[in-house]
Amino acid sequence: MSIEIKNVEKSFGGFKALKNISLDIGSGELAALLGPSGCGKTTLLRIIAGLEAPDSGSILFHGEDATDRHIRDRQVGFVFQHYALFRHMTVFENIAFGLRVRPRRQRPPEREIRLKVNDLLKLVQLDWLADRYPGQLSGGQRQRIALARALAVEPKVLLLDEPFGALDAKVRKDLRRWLRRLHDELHVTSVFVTHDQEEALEVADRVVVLNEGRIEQIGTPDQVYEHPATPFVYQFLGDVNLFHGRVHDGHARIGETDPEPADSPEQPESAVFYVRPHEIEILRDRGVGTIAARINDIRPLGATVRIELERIDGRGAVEVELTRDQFARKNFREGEQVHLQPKRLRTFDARVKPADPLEAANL
Ligand SMILES: Nc1ncnc2c1ncn2[C@@H]1O[C@H](COP(=O)(O)OP(=O)(O)OP(=O)(O)O)[C@@H](O)[C@H]1O
Repeated sequence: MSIEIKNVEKSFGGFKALKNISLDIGSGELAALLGPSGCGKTTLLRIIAGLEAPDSGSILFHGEDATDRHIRDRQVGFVFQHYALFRHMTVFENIAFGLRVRPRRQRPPEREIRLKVNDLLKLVQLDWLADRYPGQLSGGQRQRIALARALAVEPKVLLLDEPFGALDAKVRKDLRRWLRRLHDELHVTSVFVTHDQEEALEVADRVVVLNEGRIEQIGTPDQVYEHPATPFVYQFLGDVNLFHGRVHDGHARIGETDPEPADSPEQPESAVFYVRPHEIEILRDRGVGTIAARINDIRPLGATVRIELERIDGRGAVEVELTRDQFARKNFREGEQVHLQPKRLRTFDARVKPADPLEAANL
């Protein structure tokens, strides 16, 4: 079932939580709503669910206006961060619950309920836990059972609000991969709320980046990461270094060794450039467009080494990330003076051509 969100607005008192949100989610798609705390993700999810009404705008399910449709009739399933399973019921009974409370005429016979619950337990790979109580499960197991319970009533749309938010990093990672595989099997249209960039990029078909109640960008994980539409998206999707440079004749210039051409009548204008830590090379020799800096701190982090430097011209700190191999070859030391060469600069400044991406070759 496809979902269309058209010009949705929502205020709480005088505060505008959602500002003119329009978004299409295709049938069978897994979309992530990604953004910082308070940007309106949960409010949008609750409006899709029918738990909250928009002040204006509409929600269409499969092309039909569902804005005024009761939550009961929207056929949505939920999994929340703290979605409490019923503590006094076994795992089996928790999953069966949604089917058992149906009005008698719509309720499947007991034999069918048993078959269905057993199938779902196998699907979430926890059939051996059927007789346990929620208190006897790990956090990750509980969330998988919550998902099985949501799927029992065959929802047309699955809404997940930070479902793995309360779990530790390793379990979280395992579960999001598991969710992706499950989605590939079931193809239920799903909307997944998260504030974790990595989670959104890994799980979703499309990522909707929200900020202060507005959509900043909608795109595949690759599009939003490689071609961020705004400085906010760029900064939210990873670590970033900001360099203040100049634009001259449509070309970017940063660094003290990159002078303006002497014969040009044009005055350079200042511009801001964005560079990811892994897009900077550390050189021992000065070159065109390099920036002198001193190594303050070297920190191995798993497969990479994070190096913090201070610019010699006093214009702030820079963070560089090298692979272990790159680091081992160069053997940098704390306190050493080096020269930084950005391999790729990004700018959102329209005066720079070509705008995106601006390769170091253009410097
Ligand atoms: N019922 C409410 N009454 C008043 N303000 C609300 C209500 N619900 C949400 N808000 C406000 O609307 C804004 C968006 O809230 P929302 O819960 O949608 O954000 P979020 O992006 O999901 O944040 P988080 O990641 O912290 O859960 C916040 O500033 C919040 O305080």
